Amino acid sequence: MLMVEAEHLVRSFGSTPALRDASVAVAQGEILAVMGPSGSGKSTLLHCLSGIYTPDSGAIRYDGRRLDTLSEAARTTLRRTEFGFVFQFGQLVPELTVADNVALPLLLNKVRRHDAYATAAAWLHRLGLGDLGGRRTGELSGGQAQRAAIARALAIGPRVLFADEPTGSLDSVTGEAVMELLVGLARQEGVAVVLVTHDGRVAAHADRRVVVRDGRVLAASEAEAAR
Ligand SMILES: Nc1ncnc2c1ncn2[C@@H]1O[C@H](COP(=O)(O)OP(=O)(O)OP(=O)(O)O)[C@@H](O)[C@H]1O
Repeated sequence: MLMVEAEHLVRSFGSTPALRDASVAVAQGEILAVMGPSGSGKSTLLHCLSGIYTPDSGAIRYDGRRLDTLSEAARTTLRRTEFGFVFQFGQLVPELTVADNVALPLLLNKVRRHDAYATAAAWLHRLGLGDLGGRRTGELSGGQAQRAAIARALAIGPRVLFADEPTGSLDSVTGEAVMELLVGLARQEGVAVVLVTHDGRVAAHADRRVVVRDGRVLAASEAEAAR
């Protein structure tokens, strides 16, 4: 079953075209790697698929329903309840503890405090951070912070996880460990994952690879043949 499907997306910033005719889909439980050169439109595509940006034209469907025509408020609710996000620099709130950070999206979703912290603790335990819930996030290593960011993204039980260079700030050994963890969790939870990366070793973890070039999406094999 397709979780997110984009057809013929066009999106410009002023006179700069970022997406020219981009079509891509990710199925339930599938890990899709999105590769491509700098400035080719990967982040814009990710932002469109996750409802942060609306395209100038084209259509995006989430779970069979149009996403791009929803109101901003409805898209925000959808992002909060159905989508998880992991970025290059975990983007944890530094003033808060690790447990606070993981519980935060649940609290925003009106989960009761006790339950939110119990869920956060369970995820931290699952990611090997069970002892670190009381720490400030600034005290974590890069790999620990990324695992905490993954815990936070998955704590709400998302159906789609959007990851933009999730290992970009990590050394290769730590990055590999974080990827294995992320992929394992995606498999266990049946989450669809859209993973933007420059790194072929990271993309090797995916089920399918596409390349964004000049605002269009090619299958990795097509991109190779066009070289
Ligand atoms: N908010 C914005 N305002 C203006 N131009 C933008 C904006 N976001 C993206 N662009 C432009 O759109 C094009 C595609 O950018 P995008 O960030 O999607 O590429 P990318 O493949 O993610 O690049 P990178 O790998 O460097 O992150 C680029 O020319 C970029 O300069």
